[in-house]
Amino acid sequence: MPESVDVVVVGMGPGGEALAGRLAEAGLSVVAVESRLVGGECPYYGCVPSKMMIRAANALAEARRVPALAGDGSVAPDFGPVARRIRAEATDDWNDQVAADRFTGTGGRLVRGTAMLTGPRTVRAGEQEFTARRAVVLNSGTEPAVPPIPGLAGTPFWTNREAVAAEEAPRSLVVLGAGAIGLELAQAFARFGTRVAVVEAADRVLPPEEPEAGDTLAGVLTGEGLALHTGARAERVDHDGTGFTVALPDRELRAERLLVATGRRTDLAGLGLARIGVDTDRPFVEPDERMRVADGVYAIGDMTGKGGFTHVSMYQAAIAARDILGEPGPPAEYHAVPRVTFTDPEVGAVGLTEAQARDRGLTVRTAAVTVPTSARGWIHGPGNEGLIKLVEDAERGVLVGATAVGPHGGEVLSALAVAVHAEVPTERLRAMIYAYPTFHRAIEDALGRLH
Ligand SMILES: Cc1cc2nc3c(=O)[nH]c(=O)nc-3n(C[C@H](O)[C@H](O)[C@H](O)COP(=O)(O)OP(=O)(O)OC[C@H]3O[C@@H](n4cnc5c(N)ncnc54)[C@H](O)[C@@H]3O)c2cc1C
Ligand SMILES: NC(=O)c1ccc[n+]([C@@H]2O[C@H](COP(=O)([O-])OP(=O)(O)OC[C@H]3O[C@@H](n4cnc5c(N)ncnc54)[C@H](O)[C@@H]3O)[C@@H](O)[C@H]2O)c1
Repeated sequence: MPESVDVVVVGMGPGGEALAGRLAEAGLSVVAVESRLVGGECPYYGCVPSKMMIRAANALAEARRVPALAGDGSVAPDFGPVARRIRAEATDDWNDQVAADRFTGTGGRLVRGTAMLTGPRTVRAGEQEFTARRAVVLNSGTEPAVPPIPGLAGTPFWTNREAVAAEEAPRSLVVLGAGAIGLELAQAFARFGTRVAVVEAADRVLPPEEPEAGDTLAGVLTGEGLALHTGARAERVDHDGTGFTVALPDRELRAERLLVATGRRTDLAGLGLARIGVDTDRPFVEPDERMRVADGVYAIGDMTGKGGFTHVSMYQAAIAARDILGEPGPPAEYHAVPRVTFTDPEVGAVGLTEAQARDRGLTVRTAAVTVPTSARGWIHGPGNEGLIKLVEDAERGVLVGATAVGPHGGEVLSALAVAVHAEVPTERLRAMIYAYPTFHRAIEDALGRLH
């Protein structure tokens, strides 16, 4: 006989953890099932450890700019402090006891194991079965997707999980995939002295973002010594006990390590979603604007395909929690999803790219300016590569998308995210005062070119 509780949460990614704690604090009986670590990918294998690596790698890059700006600076990279910080500060050596205690401290109950739906509101985890009176919330996230390249399976390749656990920077590294994971980690390791080659199937790096962003980044990465092979797919992978050989159509790459960063996959069938009528051949579930996928079943986070970011998971968690508690609040909207790839320069973007806006049939007007030609970019000197690109719906006179590449590109993005989110007329944006000499002041230059 299943045990009856108010809410069952399957997967404790960032959104699931926040929602489960909130509902338990509100007095509901909450069971959360987690198969790995409470907190999910972000704190243990994703955002946090990767950004610690990047912080350290950027410090090295900035030190290397000293000779051009401020005299002598010699740099001797050591990955040890990064590895120690990731263990001691970020992941507690991949131990989630603090997070688990934080959740149980709210009154929630944590069940370790793999859960699946056995009925409309029934979830089984090992020997235990629960029926949810109010809601089942799915937050099972994604796993690294490993392409079926001949020879790859069975080799000791890295995914992001092994890469962030590295104790030293490898001598050489081939990265498959030039998305956010591949590029962030490729540049970070390269700055620690690793010889890095990146293989990307699409014809440019960071393919979902504006071509100008990928081109700018490619220029910087190539300048730092990374070898970029775009429009290329690995045909075969071999490991001989000491290193990898990756065969491309026109050459072979050799490296001590291989990082597979070719995207993520969900496992909707494994979750038993067919039992509630969800098409499990699709890559993602499709919740409504309150995050409901069926009566009493909610889905949040990466598995919804609305943006594989912690902030989207948290945003959706807040909406689902409100709905379960019967509280009023705005529905989910996705016209202004911000995202930042934390390379140097950072690539911040919000809303639609120019191509996406045109595909939607909008009357598009765009403008772009480069950061080095802005006042602050020119003052900044070395490390100033970047651009601002605006995408306007010319009929409505509002921005529907924008990109900020450059030093602190993710912070510059904030002004553009407000503009796209609140649909501030571009005329009104042009009438604003932009502090001199900031990086965000280049937005004013771009607005000037829009009209
Ligand atoms: C290297 C890397 C860097 C990243 N950097 C950033 C960044 O800078 N900024 C950003 O916003 N995002 C970043 N992300 C993305 C971010 O990690 C995810 O968007 C975020 O973790 C939210 O995912 P989620 O809540 O959907 O699920 P996840 O974090 O994947 O959590 C899902 C949880 O569900 C558990 N689970 C799965 N199936 C079951 C089951 N059947 N039963 C029980 N438990 C189950 C899993 O063990 C996992 O703990 C990064 C990701 C990676 C890999
Ligand atoms: N800063 C951030 O917010 C951040 C950082 C890292 C990851 N993430 C999230 O994590 C998720 C996964 O990131 P990702 O970079 O793995 O996925 P991705 O889908 O963004 O990029 C994967 C890349 O691999 C390429 N590719 C696929 N198969 C290939 C093959 N066989 N050979 C060569 N290239 C191939 C694709 O064309 C694509 O460019 C994304 O949702 C992303 O949003 C976010």
